[in-house]
Amino acid sequence: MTSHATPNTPSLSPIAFLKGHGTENDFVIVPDPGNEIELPAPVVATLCDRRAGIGGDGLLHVVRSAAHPEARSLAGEAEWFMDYRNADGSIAEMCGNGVRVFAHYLRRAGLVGAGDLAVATRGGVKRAHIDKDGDITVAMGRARLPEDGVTVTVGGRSWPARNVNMGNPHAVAFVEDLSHAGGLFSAPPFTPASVYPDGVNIEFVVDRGPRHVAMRVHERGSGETRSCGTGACAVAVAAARRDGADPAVTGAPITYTVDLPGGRLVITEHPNGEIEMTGPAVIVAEGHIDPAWLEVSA
Ligand SMILES: N[C@@H](CCC[C@H](N)C(=O)O)C(=O)O
Repeated sequence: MTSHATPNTPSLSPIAFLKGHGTENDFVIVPDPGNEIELPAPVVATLCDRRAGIGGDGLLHVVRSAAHPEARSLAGEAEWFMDYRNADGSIAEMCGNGVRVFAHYLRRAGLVGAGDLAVATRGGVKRAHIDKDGDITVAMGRARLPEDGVTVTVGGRSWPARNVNMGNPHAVAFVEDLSHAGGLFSAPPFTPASVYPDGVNIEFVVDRGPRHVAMRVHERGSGETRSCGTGACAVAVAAARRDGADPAVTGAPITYTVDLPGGRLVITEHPNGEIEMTGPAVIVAEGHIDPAWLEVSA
């Protein structure tokens, strides 16, 4: 097993990585088909550090499902497992922008054939379709809408926030102006804390037009990011319910355009509850991590 942490090992080999983003939600990508690279939280945080490391909102560890204990049972459905980590090294169930970038990487690297592809995640198997224009549509599954919401407070203003679970937890607050979210340098406080015992991603949303919203997000484990795919899905569902629209009732799909600081995502909810997210995925660089640097830094 390759371990950066083995002390005084002169023969540590460089670790291959790529850098990519989806609507500027950026990731360090670490291909590791056999699950041989140890990635404890301090190592992930060091790699994601924007000044001392490569920099990223998160890390996509690319592992064959059969080689990872958390994904082995999904290997028959999806050959590859997106072992996603937040920038602070914490583990999250899902990352919507990450799935698009992951799918783009797999296709670019020739690790999957033509046609739609499946990606195993901690939030289940997600199916991705690469459009002719390069955009990627991901079947994100269904939203859960627990009854218990929270109140989010920033700079003396408070808003009720809707609880939406996209595999990972979200609190969606409709605000008058996105600037009211403030600097988002730290996680906005919310009450009651018991609603999200494992933390939460908080979205601030304004209307831009009919079925068109804009949002900012503070992500659990990463801080303010320029986009969040699961967050955009949560926002679209919360906006639809606020607007009195439910595809399960009307029998017709509903589409929301969601503008984020880093770009645009299009979210469609179908009558069976299935949510599709469409947006771009980009690989910007590839290289090797210096194992000697990682060993002293992490
Ligand atoms: N940016 C992601 C979400 C990443 C996980 C999130 N920070 C969490 O802890 O749940 C996305 O595009 O969905």
